[in-house]
Amino acid sequence: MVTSCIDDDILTVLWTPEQLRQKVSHLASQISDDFASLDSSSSPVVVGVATGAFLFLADLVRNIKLPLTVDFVRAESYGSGTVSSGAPKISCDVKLDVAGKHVILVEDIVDTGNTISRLISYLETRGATSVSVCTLLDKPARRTVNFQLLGDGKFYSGFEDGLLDGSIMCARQSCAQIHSLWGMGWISTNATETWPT
Ligand SMILES: O=P(O)(O)OC[C@H]1O[C@H](OP(=O)(O)OP(=O)(O)O)[C@H](O)[C@@H]1O
Repeated sequence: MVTSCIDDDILTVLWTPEQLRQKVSHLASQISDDFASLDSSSSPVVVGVATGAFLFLADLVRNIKLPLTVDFVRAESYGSGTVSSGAPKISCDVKLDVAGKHVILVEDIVDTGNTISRLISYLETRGATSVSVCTLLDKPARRTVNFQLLGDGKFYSGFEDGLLDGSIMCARQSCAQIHSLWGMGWISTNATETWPT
């Protein structure tokens, strides 16, 4: 995995490490409060959307003051490109049985909404009681799908970004694989590139 090639491409630092830490802490507090009334047998299942969400998820769950379980799912819509296929395929399933569970889907970015929409529908078919979404970055200006949360699910959003494709936010994909969460708050000239691994 190449870890040193991105820094030269950074144009603008959008959020400092401290701002990111505070945001993650705030999101975790909201989730902790919202699910606090559940008994331990109903503790939420946090499902990270691989690959982009794994660093955010790791920081998020360490700040949530609740018993919970963690799993991952993978839905692919971009492949090696930058345009969503509009029909994400689930290429890696959750291992946990989510039937009757409150699921919190964790994303690094919600863009067109295709991925999250597909995953909510999928978790519904698996019998989840509710599906919430927690994303570090939301890009509502890019939305093409108005997804519906399941049951009493809530939408937790860290940062909202109105930037369109001219300035590509690099909170996704290969950048997230390479950098720690604290390096995610920037714009790159080169965000569409797939770095060699
Ligand atoms: O709202 P959407 O337009 O569907 O886009 C959001 C999805 O795109 C990115 O994943 P990607 O498909 O690039 O996969 P990756 O995280 O494995 O790189 C991102 O991590 C989200 O999962």
